[in-house]
Amino acid sequence: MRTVSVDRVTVAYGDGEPVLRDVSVVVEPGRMVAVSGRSGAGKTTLLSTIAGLLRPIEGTVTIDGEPLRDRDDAVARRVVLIPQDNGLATFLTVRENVEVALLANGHTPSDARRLTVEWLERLGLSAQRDQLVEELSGGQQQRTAIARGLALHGDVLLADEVTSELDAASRQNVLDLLRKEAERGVAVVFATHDPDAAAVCDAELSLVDGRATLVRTERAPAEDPSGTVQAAGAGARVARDDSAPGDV
Ligand SMILES: Nc1ncnc2c1ncn2[C@@H]1O[C@H](COP(=O)(O)OP(=O)(O)OP(=O)(O)O)[C@@H](O)[C@H]1O
Repeated sequence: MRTVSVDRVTVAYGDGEPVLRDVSVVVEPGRMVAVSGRSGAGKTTLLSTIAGLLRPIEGTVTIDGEPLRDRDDAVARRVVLIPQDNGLATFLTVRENVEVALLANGHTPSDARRLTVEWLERLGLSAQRDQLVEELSGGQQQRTAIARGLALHGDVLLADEVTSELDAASRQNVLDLLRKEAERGVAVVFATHDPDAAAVCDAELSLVDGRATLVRTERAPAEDPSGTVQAAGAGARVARDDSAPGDV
């Protein structure tokens, strides 16, 4: 399993002002770290940078100490992104969307079929599996994207606002599944503006105007009244030697 290190990263779109400024964070295997912040704060930009989709103008993203080159490199190193806009092919069925991703990832057709059935079941989508994605509700589409991302069984999981369209039961199910990924040793980075969802993560990186602060580094078991998500200690740590405790 792999450690993600974001080291003093500054990111801009084109010639514009930086959207992320001097952001650092380390996410270790087995940890689940929330990235919070208001709309436009830079959450998607940070996840896209860790996914290799955006190249920092300063600083580096490393996976197990090796600088990340681009998206192909990230995929090869098993960095899975569940994008905010779900990224599904709307003209394919639910089942096809998951199966195609698994086939592209090197699974045999029979494995791809089996894993697809399993993950759609876990996301409560068995009844919808032969429906076109364009016929689904927003929440069903979101769950399809989550099933596809989790089925890929990455070493790093970047989940961008994956609970925003879900009802309470589905949301809890997804949070439990993200926690299970962390328990498997995955480094999970979860962008959310839902404080309750952020609260079940091990740590929370808050983005304000492109600057990051580690606002919480450990989740107390008492904060989880449902008991369905286990506390797992500190999930992220500061990455700069010269920063004040809690700053990144
Ligand atoms: N492709 C792009 N080109 C130019 N600017 C962009 C692009 N994508 C995002 N931005 C800008 O970068 C800033 C951060 O956007 P980002 O999508 O990372 O925020 P966010 O925290 O994920 O927001 P939300 O919660 O609404 O998804 C915003 O000001 C946005 O307008």
